[in-house]
Amino acid sequence: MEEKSLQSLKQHSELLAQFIIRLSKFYEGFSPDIDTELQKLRGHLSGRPDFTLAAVSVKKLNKTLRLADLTVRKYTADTLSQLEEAVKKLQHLLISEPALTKESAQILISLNQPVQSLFVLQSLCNKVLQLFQYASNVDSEDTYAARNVSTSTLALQKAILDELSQLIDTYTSKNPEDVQLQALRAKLKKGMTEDELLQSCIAIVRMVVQDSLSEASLSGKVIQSLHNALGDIQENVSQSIERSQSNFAARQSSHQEIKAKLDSIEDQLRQAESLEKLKKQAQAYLSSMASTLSEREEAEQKEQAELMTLLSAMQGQLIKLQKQTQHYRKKLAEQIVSTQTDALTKLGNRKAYDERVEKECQLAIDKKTPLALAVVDIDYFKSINDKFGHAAGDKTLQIVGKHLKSSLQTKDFIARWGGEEFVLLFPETDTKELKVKLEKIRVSLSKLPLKFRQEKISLTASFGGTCYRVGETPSAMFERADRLLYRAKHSGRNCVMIDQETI
Ligand SMILES: Nc1nc2c(ncn2[C@@H]2O[C@H](COP(=O)(O)OP(=O)(O)OP(=O)(O)O)[C@@H](O)[C@H]2O)c(=O)[nH]1
Repeated sequence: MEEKSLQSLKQHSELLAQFIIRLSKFYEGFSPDIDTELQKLRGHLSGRPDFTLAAVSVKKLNKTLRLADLTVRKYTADTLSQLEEAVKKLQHLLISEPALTKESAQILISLNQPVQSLFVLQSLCNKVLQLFQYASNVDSEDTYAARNVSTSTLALQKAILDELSQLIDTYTSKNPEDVQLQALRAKLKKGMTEDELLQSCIAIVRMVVQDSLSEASLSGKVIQSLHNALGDIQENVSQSIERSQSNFAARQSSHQEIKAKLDSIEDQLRQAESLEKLKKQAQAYLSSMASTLSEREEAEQKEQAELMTLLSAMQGQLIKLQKQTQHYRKKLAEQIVSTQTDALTKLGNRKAYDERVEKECQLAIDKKTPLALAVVDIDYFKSINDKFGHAAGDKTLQIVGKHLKSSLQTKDFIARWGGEEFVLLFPETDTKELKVKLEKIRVSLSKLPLKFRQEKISLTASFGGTCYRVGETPSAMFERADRLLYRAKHSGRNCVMIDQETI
């Protein structure tokens, strides 16, 4: 071989050796077997390269790398499926976060694409990590949604919070100045930990018990005063009976007196010796009878006056009693209305719904007519609170409540179920008619001209509707409608989902 080409071969070999050393350093750390062999290979190639030993190392590395390739592929596939599973679980917790739900859907699409290199896998891992980070922030904003709690626990907590919020509203409308209630309200708006939620529940239960005790004492007072008034009347009546008994006795004795005098006149007439004597005696008897009669008349007048006084006293007591019972009846009626009214929207509350639905189901059975129920939930309501404040959220609830009520017929019924959810009852309505009615309401609601801080808001709601099935409980019917509402939410919101089965 010529000197020149020998020189060039040597240069190429050295270049190749350098390249292999750098490449092997790059892959160092992949696996202990490969690391050892790469170290050996670097030894064979540095200084004065020994290509024969290097070739042996390369052969061994070839075999190990082939196996490693399979391991990497399996590792990549496993990692991808673990990531996919984790993102899917996370999606359940992010239902209320549209932006994060969208983000997680995109990550799921990427996870299902072929992965060309470990760098792609790493970038996917980073994205998933980021999503978890966002989700944990959402978590800490919603303090009551404690970490690692299941969706059903969250739903339960939400239901408790809604119920608590309604109770607080009811009591606030009765006692607007109550400091404890104001503090509870503020806490509720801010969000609560599980412990705070429990403490608030206890505070409210205490309030309810106190309230019912004071109600009981009020009822006690009214009953006591009714009892006293009845006692007075009873005494007056027995006094009057006693008096009329003694008057009767007096009258009888005065009658006997008159009768005795008449008998005596009769005797005198029979035994009369002279007319003059008879005349005198008759005059004496007649004047005595006249005085007896006038005494009697006087006594009777007195008796009559006493009776009149007694009767008018009794009448006064009866009027007082009537007024008291009327006041009590009015108070009771007010209490019934206030315990069944939602303080914010002035619509019926859950208690009112519970009573009404029982009645409507019974009517549907008796009259063999269909009864439809719909659950309505405002879409992305949280974003109104977040963007414009809780007061704007409250106003929205009032407007929506009013609009829904005005869309109903007098035979229909509406209640605020809690939060941003309303429940509607449509007697004598089947699923087909229900669909038409709800679609009409949905469209009109989406056209409501809402404006906050000069910004026009487009508001929509999702609907779940079903009809009563004979034999089922009202809550089974409600749960079916609620599941349909859930489906409406997951189908993109602003739509009506109806159960096709009818009565
Ligand atoms: N202003 C106000 N907000 C309330 C009231 N009751 C419940 N909320 C809020 O309503 C929001 C309901 O939010 P989500 O259940 O996440 O539902 P959403 O934002 O409407 O979203 P989707 O129902 O999924 O379309 C929560 O932020 C509650 O704090 C209330 O009486 N007044």
